[in-house]
Amino acid sequence: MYQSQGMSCNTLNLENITLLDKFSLQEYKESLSKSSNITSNLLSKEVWDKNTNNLDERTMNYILSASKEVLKNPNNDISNTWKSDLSNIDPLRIFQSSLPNCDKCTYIETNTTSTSIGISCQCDYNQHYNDNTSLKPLHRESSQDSRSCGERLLFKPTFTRPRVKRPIDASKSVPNCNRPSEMDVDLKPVPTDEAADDEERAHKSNVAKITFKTAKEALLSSNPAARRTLGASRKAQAKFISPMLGAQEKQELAEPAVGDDRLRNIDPKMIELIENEIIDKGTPVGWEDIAGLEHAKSVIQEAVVWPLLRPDIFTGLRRPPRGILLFGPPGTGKTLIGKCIASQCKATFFSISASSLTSKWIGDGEKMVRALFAVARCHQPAVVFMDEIDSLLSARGDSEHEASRRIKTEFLVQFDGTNTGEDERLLVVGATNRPQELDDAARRRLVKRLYIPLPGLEARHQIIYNLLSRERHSLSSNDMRLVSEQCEGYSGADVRSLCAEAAMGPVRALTDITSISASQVRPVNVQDFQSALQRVRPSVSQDDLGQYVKWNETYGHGA
Ligand SMILES: Nc1ncnc2c1ncn2[C@@H]1O[C@H](COP(=O)(O)OP(=O)(O)OP(=O)(O)O)[C@@H](O)[C@H]1O
Repeated sequence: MYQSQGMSCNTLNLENITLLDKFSLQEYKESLSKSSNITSNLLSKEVWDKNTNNLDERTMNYILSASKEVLKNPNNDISNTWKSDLSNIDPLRIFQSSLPNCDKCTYIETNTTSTSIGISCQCDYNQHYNDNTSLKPLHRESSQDSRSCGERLLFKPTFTRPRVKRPIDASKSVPNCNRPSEMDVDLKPVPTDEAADDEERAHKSNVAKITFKTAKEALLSSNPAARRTLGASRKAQAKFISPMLGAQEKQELAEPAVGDDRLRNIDPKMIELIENEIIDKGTPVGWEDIAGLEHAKSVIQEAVVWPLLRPDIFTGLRRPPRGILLFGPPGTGKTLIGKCIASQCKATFFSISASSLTSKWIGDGEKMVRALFAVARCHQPAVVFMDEIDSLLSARGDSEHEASRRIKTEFLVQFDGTNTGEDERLLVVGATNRPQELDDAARRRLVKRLYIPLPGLEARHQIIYNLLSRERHSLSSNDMRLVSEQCEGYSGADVRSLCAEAAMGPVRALTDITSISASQVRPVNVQDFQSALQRVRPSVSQDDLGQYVKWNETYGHGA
């Protein structure tokens, strides 16, 4: 391949520095992404992004086989082993071993960056690293090293595959370098056109092997619509395509466009997590599902629902608030109201607990907030329900952790919508059991602050009635009223627990549950409720209630 031209050393065996066949790995990556296997996709992307400059051929092969393994068996532990192995790769070592071993060349030190190395040599290294090599000098420095007599060059390996190899010009070769035998110049003949063609063909065939498509992939690439019927899973930023004919057009409006600009700098893993876990796809909630709370319902209807439905009418002074606050004891229906707003406005409902931003996504909370709002903006109209918002927007103190402060700042930036236009249809619904802990900035932004109290007698009656309507029971209207009176001070969630406990009564009376049919289980009766009342106690104390009432009088939205 190279002619020594009588030189004792100085030319480089290119095979040794063609460390990474970037093209092949790219091809493989693309074939993975067509395969809708998210695990291997993300892993290969991660490896690719982190190591694209640092891999040798052996490692690359390892990655390819590991990727295939992960692709075949996504739940295999190999993904972890693979990742930790990669983190042990020393790019410098790989780089050093790829350099020519000339006895007048001295590697003097690692320098500047982890992928740069200082080389001191009497040879003209420009000749070592001619155009055909993949090593490009970053910059030159005057040598500080007494052993060196030449320039010190810093090299950054950029591993691209030389497609057609050229001989080194003899006139530029460097004299007086003795090259150890194992690194001897490759003395294969200079490639003819035919040999170059052969090599090109071999390369293409390798690429073809790497980009081999399964029957399913081939079908999908020739007929993308077939994806609908094949039940392929989605990639992080991909649109959901309904298998129902004609449903696709309807969805175009609701789903974010693939590759939406607003998601450009957002981590795909976070987008996927938000799409899968934070978007609430539960059953829609209607106003009639929420017992009592008439005041809160009418304020929300007017201030939030109508404007989200008719943004053209609610402009200027009528412009809706960006955020509302629902405060009150636990289990009183705050989440239910958030869901109901989203259902009424046909909006996407994002539900997240603020405390999880500081605990579950340690170190990533800030990014998560940015991702959440970016995805929500792609799904407009959208309702972002932030439970326990006090843990995110509590009054600042000296002891406040830097990470929490950053999350809070990011939230306020996103909330104010500095990056977006005025016409966005995004509502933040904050919920808290500790409104007194919110700081001024948060209070000011959540302009409508609605007290969600414990259910009154009528509301408790309605909750019991609604829940029992789905069960076999023998309670009369009077029985239900009696039970409603007896559970004064219970939250909606407590009333639900009471009903669930009562519903266990008929089952507990059974002697042999295995042999009885479902229709033989007796209906729930009022005695079951009396027993349940002994077991299920209210979860909210009178003292707590006093605090809410006081805060409501000061900051709440009056009746
Ligand atoms: N007003 C209500 N009408 C009907 N059901 C209610 C009502 N309040 C509470 N519930 C019942 O209690 C359950 C819990 O309510 P929800 O999660 O909305 O309370 P929350 O106020 O958000 O509680 P937390 O503050 O603990 O998050 C609901 O799923 C529902 O079954």
